[in-house]
Amino acid sequence: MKVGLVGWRGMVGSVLMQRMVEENDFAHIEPFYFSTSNAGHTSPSFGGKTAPDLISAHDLTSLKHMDVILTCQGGDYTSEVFPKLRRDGWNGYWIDAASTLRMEDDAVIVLDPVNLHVIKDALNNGVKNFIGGNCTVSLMLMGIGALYQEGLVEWVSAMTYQAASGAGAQNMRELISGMGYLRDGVKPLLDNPASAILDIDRQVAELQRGSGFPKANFGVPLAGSLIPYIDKQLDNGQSKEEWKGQAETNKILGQTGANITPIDGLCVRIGAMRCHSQALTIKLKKDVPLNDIEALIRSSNEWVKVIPNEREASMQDLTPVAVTGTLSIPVGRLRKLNMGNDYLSAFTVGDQLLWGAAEPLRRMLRLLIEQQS
Ligand SMILES: NC(=O)C1=CN([C@@H]2O[C@H](COP(=O)(O)OP(=O)(O)OC[C@H]3O[C@@H](n4cnc5c(N)ncnc54)[C@H](OP(=O)(O)O)[C@@H]3O)[C@@H](O)[C@H]2O)C=CC1
Ligand SMILES: N[C@@H](CC(=O)OP(=O)(O)O)C(=O)O
Repeated sequence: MKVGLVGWRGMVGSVLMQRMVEENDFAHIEPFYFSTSNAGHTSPSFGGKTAPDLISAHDLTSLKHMDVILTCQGGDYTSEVFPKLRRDGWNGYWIDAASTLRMEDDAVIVLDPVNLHVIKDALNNGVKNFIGGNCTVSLMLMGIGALYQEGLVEWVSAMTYQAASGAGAQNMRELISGMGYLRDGVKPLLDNPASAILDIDRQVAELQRGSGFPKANFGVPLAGSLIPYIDKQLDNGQSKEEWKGQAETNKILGQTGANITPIDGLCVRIGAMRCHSQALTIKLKKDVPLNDIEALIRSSNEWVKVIPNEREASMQDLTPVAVTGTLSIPVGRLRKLNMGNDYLSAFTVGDQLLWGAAEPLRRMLRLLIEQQS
């Protein structure tokens, strides 16, 4: 199977390459590496597999030789190249991290631990476009997807705490630079145990509000603050990130029309590196015992972990620091709320570059490999 890899050296692409090496995926494919900037240079040899020199990612003739094109290059690339390939009659599989094609009728949003049946139906029906979901949506479904699938959910409110990585590599650097800028700016006071904390606090605020604070990418300081808006502004008052919650979740689950589950909330950027967290309020259709809910979640996939609703366990196991760089999806703070026994709270954390971006794409490629063999 000839697989064209586009965007392989970007942040999402690098995580994807690492996972493909770990899972020995390269043993099953013939890789071709494409580049928007370095065509003609030597290709990498992930998984010990050599490949021809880098091909221009705009070389349609070469792209059309691929059985599968897997791209993490971004939405602009997809918008430019994908329609041309299809117009020219290319009939291969397109696997994509970008949001561009997600809501198209001829595309499936892939998250196979949750919607393998939707993917398999689509493959049987000749669908060729398989798109990774929004990171927040995928991570929420990896955690509590079983509750939707059992028909227990009336609605969900998701309040998110999203990491800098969702905004890109430069934003991650900017977050750390901001942290260092603040620390350096108050170092003499910090080093002096006799200094007044309110003097430190005043200086920090001055630094954050001053013109020297590194904020070229986020536009406002993130270190020591937060940003209560992610993605574009929509006319209905939602941010685009908030809009994706309901739209993509229902599409992933294959729910349409009267079966759509209302999902809404506020999406907030915080100073975590690459793990998104979410506080969920779940309105159940009936009073389901907490033990049953925990058992359902626990058995829904091999990566989800139910964290006891206890202080120490929550502090140790339910944080970005605990989860970063792993495929683990802890779900905790599970309890019934004061509003009634059909109101459930949950808190979940996930690595937005793994299950939030690269891993569903890798697994889609693997499904295609299995289908061919
Ligand atoms: N960041 C995220 O959390 C998520 C991103 N996505 C999607 O994935 C797309 C790519 O995101 P992301 O990986 O963060 O983007 P990056 O900016 O890290 O990479 C995108 C491309 O930039 C080029 N590039 C230029 N300079 C460098 C450099 N110094 N190091 C690496 N690459 C460089 C590479 O293309 P080339 O080799 O051709 O020069 C690379 O493929 C997004 O646009 C989005 O559509 C989806 C889900 C989550
Ligand atoms: N919008 C997400 C990251 C992302 O790339 O989302 P999407 O794939 O839906 O564009 C965030 O900022 O955290």
